[in-house]
Amino acid sequence: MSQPTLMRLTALSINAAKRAGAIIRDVMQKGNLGIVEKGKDDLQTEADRSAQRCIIASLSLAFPTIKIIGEEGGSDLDVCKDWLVTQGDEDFLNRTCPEQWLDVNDNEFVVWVDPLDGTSEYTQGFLDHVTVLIGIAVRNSAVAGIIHQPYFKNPGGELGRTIWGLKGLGTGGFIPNEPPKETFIITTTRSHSNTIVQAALEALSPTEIIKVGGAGYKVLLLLEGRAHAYVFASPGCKKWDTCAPEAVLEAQGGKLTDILGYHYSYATDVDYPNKKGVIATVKSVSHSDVITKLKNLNM
Ligand SMILES: Nc1ncnc2c1ncn2[C@@H]1O[C@H](COP(=O)(O)O)[C@@H](O)[C@H]1OP(=O)(O)O
Ligand SMILES: [Mg+2]
Ligand SMILES: [Mg+2]
Ligand SMILES: [Mg+2]
Repeated sequence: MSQPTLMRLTALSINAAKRAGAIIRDVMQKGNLGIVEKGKDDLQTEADRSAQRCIIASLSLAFPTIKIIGEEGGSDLDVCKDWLVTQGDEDFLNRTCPEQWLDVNDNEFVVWVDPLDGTSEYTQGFLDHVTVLIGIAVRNSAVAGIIHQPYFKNPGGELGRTIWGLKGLGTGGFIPNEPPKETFIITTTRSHSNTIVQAALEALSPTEIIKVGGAGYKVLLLLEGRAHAYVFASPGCKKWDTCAPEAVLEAQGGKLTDILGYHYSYATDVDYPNKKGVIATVKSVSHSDVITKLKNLNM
């Protein structure tokens, strides 16, 4: 019997994210980034545009009635055959769908696509920070996510790895780890800081601060036990930045909310900006303790 929609959608998204990662490497290798300034501290490159076309064309062809929202707006879906991904990841398709996702209707899904997270870092050569994010929401909640890291160096020298998470099933594509107990390491923005972002960090008295780009990469640091919390007390991130990271982190027992401790809604009709910032913690850290320490912050 064929797998339920969520399993097929996640499996195809895994392969679409990998293909998008290859496009991102190709654009960089050719050297013409085609940078457009969308707004203040907000760039778009040919890699963002092409990766989005690949992902949205592939997912729309296989799931024509599912709502897909991409960071780079409406895309031309008439892509070359080479960019059209039609097969889902076999390993994922061999897994068992958690019972709660067996009967989701197509109109209850929203797919949030960030074709290239960490654009600013991509243009500056911090290539480790770059990820492709595909988040799958059911009704208003982030349920499945893919974080593909196109420049991750595998032991054999091959580039790229693909991390997935599905609530009720778990995670795959990496080795999960817990951060050390005796320290409190925070990861935060390297390119969008301001006085309130700084004040939030000070309120939490971290033993170390790791400044890196991208929401996907910061959550990766949490998943691999290299940081305890991701703290960004500022607007700027949008739903496509957090949907996939939230699903993967929470599938591993962590939590991602706004600075008041509320989950964002990923429903089809929401505003895109995450107006109340982003706070994410690993399983071993009390999320509510972190939220309490930030309650006097005037964001
Ligand atoms: N002020 C902003 N304007 C546009 N995008 C932002 C802004 N702040 C954050 N983002 C998005 O959130 C991601 C995480 O933020 P940061 O790296 O500052 O922690 C960024 O890589 C960027 O995603 P993207 O690169 O996909 O446009
Ligand atoms: Mg962007
Ligand atoms: Mg982004
Ligand atoms: Mg982006």
